Amino acid sequence: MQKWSVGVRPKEYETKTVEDVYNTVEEVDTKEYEDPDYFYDELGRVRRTEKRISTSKRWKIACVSATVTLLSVFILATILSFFFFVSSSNNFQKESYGLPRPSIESNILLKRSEMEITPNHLLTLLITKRKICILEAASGDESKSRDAFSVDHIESARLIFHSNMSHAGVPVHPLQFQRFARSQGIDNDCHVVVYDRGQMIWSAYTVWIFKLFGHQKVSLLSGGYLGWKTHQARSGQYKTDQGDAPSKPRQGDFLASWNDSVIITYDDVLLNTEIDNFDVVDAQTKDEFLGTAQGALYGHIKGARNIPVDAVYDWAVGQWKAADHLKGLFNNNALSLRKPVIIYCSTSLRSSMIWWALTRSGYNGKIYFGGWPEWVVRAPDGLKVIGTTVES
Ligand SMILES: O=S(=O)([O-])[S-]
Repeated sequence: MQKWSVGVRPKEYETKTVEDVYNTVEEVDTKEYEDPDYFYDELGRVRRTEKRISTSKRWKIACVSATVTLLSVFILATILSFFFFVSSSNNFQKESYGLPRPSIESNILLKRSEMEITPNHLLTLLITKRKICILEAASGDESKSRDAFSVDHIESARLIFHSNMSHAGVPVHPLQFQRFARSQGIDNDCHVVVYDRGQMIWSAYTVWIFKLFGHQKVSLLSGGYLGWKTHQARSGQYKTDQGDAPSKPRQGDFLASWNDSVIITYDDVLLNTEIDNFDVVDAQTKDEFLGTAQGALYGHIKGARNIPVDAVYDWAVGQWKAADHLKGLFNNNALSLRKPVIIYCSTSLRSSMIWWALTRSGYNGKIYFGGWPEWVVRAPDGLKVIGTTVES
């Protein structure tokens, strides 16, 4: 590749024939057109223009640009992670009443342990004036519950009736629940603590309903009212109030949503009999499950495993069975932590206890609120096991 420089005679011309020269000139002209960066200097040597950058220089430039790009990406990632860290730690602080939490891992553990709080823990929250909404879950006998509540209840508690949450096992409309919760002064950021008078089904169901309607922070008081009274016998700090709760509390700001991670409908349960995405647990008694109980047409969903509530809660001592026991129980029933679990009974009361025990053990439980009463009338015959039907 050469360039013909007008007015300067290249040395090679002196030794070449006219024809050669003619050809060379042709070639030079072509090359000049093709590559204008080459030329002959005054001595006839082929030179390359300065403006063309050498290959090694190009490599250098490529390396420098790559380094600059990597450095920018690194700096950007550092800035983004800083903002992410700051916003997460703010959330932690909000959720822990302003007390910092040590790590994300412990946050997850805390979430699970927050499902149940001890009387001692509740007392510390009250003493330190945290935002707590204490609810006593009434039993099915509303007037008896009202009377008992008026005699004595945990300090600042309000009474919640089953009919405020559900009708014949079907949860009320979210807006209806929102209206009720607000009328009880419940805010989005209030820590809801629920207890009952020892039956556990009422309080477990209330916790499930609050989760269903999207409340972020709901705990069950371990030992319930009786546990609080036991502590009160030892220390006057565990206070109780008498009479009805004040009828007109300040309006709360609780915003209800629909958390479908804890509930499932008939259609999905029916579909599951084909696709088997969920394990199914029946929370009825053994007799009901087997269909040998008297008084109604009992039985179970084909393929369900039976875990009655007394397998997860000990009423004699007023406590949930130990974590290891629950783990073994669920393992023995072949429940996998990787598979969500459908739970059903009749009107979801017992289901809510099994749901609570499963959730606390790390399972993702969903209550089929239609339960056996719906299944027995709607499901295809081959999918229900009634009485003496032999399960294949
Ligand atoms: O809802 S229930 O089956 O426990 S009565």
